[in-house]
Amino acid sequence: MAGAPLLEIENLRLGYATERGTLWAVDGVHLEVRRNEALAILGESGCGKSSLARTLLRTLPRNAHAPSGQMRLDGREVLGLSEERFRREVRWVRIALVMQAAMNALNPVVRVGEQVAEPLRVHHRLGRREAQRRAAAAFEEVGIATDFLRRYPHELSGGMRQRAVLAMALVTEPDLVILDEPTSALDVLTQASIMNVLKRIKAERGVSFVLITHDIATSSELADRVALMYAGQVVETASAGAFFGEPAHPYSRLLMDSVPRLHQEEPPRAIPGSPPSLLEPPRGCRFAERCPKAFERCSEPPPEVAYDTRHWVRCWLHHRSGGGQ
Ligand SMILES: Nc1ncnc2c1ncn2[C@@H]1O[C@H](COP(=O)(O)OP(=O)(O)OP(=O)(O)O)[C@@H](O)[C@H]1O
Repeated sequence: MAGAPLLEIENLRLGYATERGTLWAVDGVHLEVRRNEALAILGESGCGKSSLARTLLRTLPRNAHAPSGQMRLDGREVLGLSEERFRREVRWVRIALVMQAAMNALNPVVRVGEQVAEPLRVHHRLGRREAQRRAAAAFEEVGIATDFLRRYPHELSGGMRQRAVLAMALVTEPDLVILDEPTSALDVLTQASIMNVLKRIKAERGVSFVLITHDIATSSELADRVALMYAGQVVETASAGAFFGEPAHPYSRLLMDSVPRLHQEEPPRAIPGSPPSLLEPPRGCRFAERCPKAFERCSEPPPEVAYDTRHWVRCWLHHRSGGGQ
């Protein structure tokens, strides 16, 4: 069961300086993650999912502007913390990250055991022996035999490397783990076994997850809640049951129709058109141009409508003033 709010994000914005002006990759995002809750952030490539993850951990590229808005961890505002305090008190201590390509997250010339123990030595100032002992426990937790601690990354399979990166994220016992496309480079069976490890860890440890992915099927394995992004904004947030069963936003509905299903007679439908440029997004609804339900009002910025308990949708169709059909 999900508990008290752990992470609360309000009106978060992140822009990149480009030759053609500021590109707003995250543009007014509101989100909440409770304790022991897994939130999946879904969306097409380029909608801003990774930028959002990087903003939460402050691992931003040089051309990123300072993010604005609010980000509270256990009720405490952390967006304004100095880099030094953020590093000491938040990144890898309270919030950890599992990146997409495990090979890039591991140093090829250092034994994996040492790499998994390193966050403990750096952030918790543990001695070598105690750090190694906890690294071994983290290896066991993610399902890797401890004799692999002495191996180098290239001696591990892709699935094992991804588990090692997961062990590295969990070893400091963070409250929140951000998973950025954690299984997209893996085969389906390895994907499934890693999702099972995540589910078990969530149940046993009560840790919260933010799972960033474009893979709807994988996200439905772990997610308690879903936030769907489109062109830098969240267009719908709902429980996984409501989102996968009866999504409210026209984009969510089309996205669900585009997922191939077993025994389906009709072929899955693609969504015609493409997302707008984030350098000059339209003033009104960003999905309007591709939306079969668009009407006049959609040329104005849509409000975030409370559709149900903890279910919001950024769409004029659901506004009390009544939408067109
Ligand atoms: N350093 C950067 N400078 C300028 N623009 C960037 C930078 N990084 C990302 N972008 C742009 O920001 C937007 C969001 O990118 P982001 O990688 O966050 O999306 P995404 O949803 O994670 O996509 P993907 O699934 O392909 O990784 C895109 O238009 C991308 O081109």
